[in-house]
Amino acid sequence: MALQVAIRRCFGEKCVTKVITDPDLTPDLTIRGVPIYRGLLDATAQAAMLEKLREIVALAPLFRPVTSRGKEMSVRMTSAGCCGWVSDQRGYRYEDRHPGGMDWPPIPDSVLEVWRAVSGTDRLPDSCLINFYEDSARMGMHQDRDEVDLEQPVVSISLGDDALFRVGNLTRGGKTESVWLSSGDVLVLSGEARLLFHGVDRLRPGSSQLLPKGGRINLTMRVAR
Ligand SMILES: O=C(O)CCC(=O)C(=O)O
Ligand SMILES: [Fe+2]
Repeated sequence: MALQVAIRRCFGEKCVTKVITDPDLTPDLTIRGVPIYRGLLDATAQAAMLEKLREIVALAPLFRPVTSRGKEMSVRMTSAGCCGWVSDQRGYRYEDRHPGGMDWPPIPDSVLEVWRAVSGTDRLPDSCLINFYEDSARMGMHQDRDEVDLEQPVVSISLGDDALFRVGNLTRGGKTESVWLSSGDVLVLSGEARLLFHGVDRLRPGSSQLLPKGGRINLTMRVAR
């Protein structure tokens, strides 16, 4: 990835950046309007990012959210940024603090760099959700719509084992298309595709050596507020 030059300025909760996007960066494939950049992070960049994520998890441990119906999700998660996504019996929302009461750690620069390269917006994300999938974890079809400004994109980074990512429609049901996401792949939900239903059907355990005990990490950056 070419070096991005960005000037970050924060006005209260809102962060903006001057973006100089790499003109050579083109997606390897697009499904249903979702561009996918294969291997945008090479093995070295993935390992470096993983180290940063370990620091975050040490400060703000992974927790297992429950849905508003009281069902435990199969992924464990935490967040970085000014606010983090949580789910419990009171529903889905962004919170200023981890359920344990601690601040969310800042979003690492290496993660923001990916946003700058592919997001196409001059805003910076204020939240980065970190999902950890064990071998049998999955994520049901859903829309990402808890953010205030749904015109702002969602940028997703995959690390670790391959995952079968399914993309549907703007309403639940109908035809879907699936793609295997591998470690280092990046995708963007923006524009017409911002509110497409999507989910993760299953992992391919043992497909990556990045995480010593296996599993998958997905990072999703968003402008939440
Ligand atoms: O794990 C993934 O690839 C998708 C995660 C996701 O859709 C979400 O966190 O909203
Ligand atoms: Fe999502």
